[in-house]
Amino acid sequence: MLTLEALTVRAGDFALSADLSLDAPGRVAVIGPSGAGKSTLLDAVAGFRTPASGRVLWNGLDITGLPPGKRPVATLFQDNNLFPHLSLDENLALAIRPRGGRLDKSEAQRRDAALSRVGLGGFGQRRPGEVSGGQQSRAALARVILQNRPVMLLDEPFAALGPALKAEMLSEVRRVADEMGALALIVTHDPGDARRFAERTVVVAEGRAAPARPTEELFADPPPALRDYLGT
Ligand SMILES: Nc1ncnc2c1ncn2[C@@H]1O[C@H](COP(=O)(O)OP(=O)(O)OP(=O)(O)O)[C@@H](O)[C@H]1O
Repeated sequence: MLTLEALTVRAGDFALSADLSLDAPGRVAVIGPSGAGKSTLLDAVAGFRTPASGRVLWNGLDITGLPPGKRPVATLFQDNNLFPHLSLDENLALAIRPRGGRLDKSEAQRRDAALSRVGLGGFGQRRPGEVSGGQQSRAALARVILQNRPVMLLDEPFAALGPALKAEMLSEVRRVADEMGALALIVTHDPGDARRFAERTVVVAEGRAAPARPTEELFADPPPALRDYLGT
């Protein structure tokens, strides 16, 4: 379980509060107006932003002071964050050996298995610029698989892809998250994405991340802040 306990996170003049828990495994959407603090929330979970007050707990353990690499968290960024000068194989090797170095045979097999799992078997020698945007997203997902952390954070990960490819990638992430037994949090602007992907949804608005509610129930009877955002 991920718990944000009486949390306040600041970014310049902006402040976001959160006091909520999310069960793991589970798939959760984070939705709300632009600038409401969705990325700020994920940054606090990932450790990229230090809270002004409150705590972040994973299964009861206080991880507030841990740096990003030591947290039980893997992040899939919108721009994929693949190194352009390295092959997909080399990019993925860094998920296994962050300080570099040659993979041994079983590590190389794990890497190849992750690439195959996302449909990129045989693409390992190519650099990110030599594959399509969708394939880059798949490679980034393979990296998250290899990182094998129980919390997956996805900040509008497939916004650059067309609707069909985005839907395909979301179901891919869904499959991976379920197989890993992970808690997956996805920031999205699209209520359709939230409904397709997430069992529960957190609304971020007016300086607060609200406790998660079942996605269908939330959209059937949206609170005023969500109604304003949806324009319904
Ligand atoms: N480094 C910073 N300095 C000052 N203000 C910041 C900084 N980073 C973010 N903010 C402000 O914090 C608020 C929340 O930003 P955040 O990126 O978390 O919103 P968001 O909900 O993810 O937005 P979007 O949907 O547009 O990506 C915004 O008002 C933003 O202007």
